[in-house]
Amino acid sequence: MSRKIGDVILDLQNISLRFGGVNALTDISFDVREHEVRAIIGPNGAGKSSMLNVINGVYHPQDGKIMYRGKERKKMEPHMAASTGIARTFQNIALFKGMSVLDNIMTGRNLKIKSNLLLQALWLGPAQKEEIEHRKKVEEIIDFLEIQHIRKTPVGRLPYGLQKRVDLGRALAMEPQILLLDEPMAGMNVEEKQDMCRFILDVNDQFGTTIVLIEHDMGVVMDISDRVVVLDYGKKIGDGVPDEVRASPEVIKAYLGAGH
Ligand SMILES: Nc1ncnc2c1ncn2[C@@H]1O[C@H](COP(=O)(O)OP(=O)(O)OP(=O)(O)O)[C@@H](O)[C@H]1O
Repeated sequence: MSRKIGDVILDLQNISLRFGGVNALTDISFDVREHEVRAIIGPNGAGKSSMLNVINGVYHPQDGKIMYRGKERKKMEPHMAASTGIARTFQNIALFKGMSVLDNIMTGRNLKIKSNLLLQALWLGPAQKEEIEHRKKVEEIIDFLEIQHIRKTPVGRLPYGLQKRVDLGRALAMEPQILLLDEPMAGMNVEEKQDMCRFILDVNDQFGTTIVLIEHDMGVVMDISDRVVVLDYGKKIGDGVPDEVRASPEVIKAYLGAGH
């Protein structure tokens, strides 16, 4: 592999998360290295989405520490995660269905818009310059994702696979350091999955973005991930490179037990 994996960028230490009597996550520790593709896998209800929501600042764990770029991260809201360089896509696509592809991707730039609303409304000076720069970035993403032909199409009219690609574009518009992908291949046919895999690896390679993903398709996970962490009933039962995880008796047992 030609890519260079860097230092630890995100370090989750002894994370526990409870919802009333449900232990969604129990004492989970793992790290994510810069420029890595890191997968979180596990049977249904294992705690994968909860883990992503902890990273994203949606859920606040009762115990544990989150170190981000070497500093302990305090309690924060999701929009703060985005402004510190963490973006995400969602299992159930969260796009504006009536808006065009271009406008949806543009919404990802909102965090970066600096000039005030009055200037923007009047389309004056710095606002105009800024708008042009944002458009340029969005056009680059559209080219990168090979969706020029649908740039003006309302998202709701697109097939599911393309909607997922637009959702990825919206997240990329934030220029994240860490991109969280929640089941990016769910509901896709084989061809759409191959396209999505290629785009994920290209994002990782060309933009240097660190990727953390949840995915149920084992073939895909083992193909594109550098390291895989395995959860089961909220506990960590495996962590390592794909070959290690695939060979782990505990992981095999969890998956067989879950009927996967
Ligand atoms: N907001 C919530 N309130 C109460 N319980 C929750 C909440 N979110 C998750 N849980 C519970 O936490 C546990 C882990 O759920 P989570 O969605 O993180 O698992 P998952 O591995 O992502 O599952 P799936 O693969 O089915 O999406 C489950 O028992 C779930 O019911």
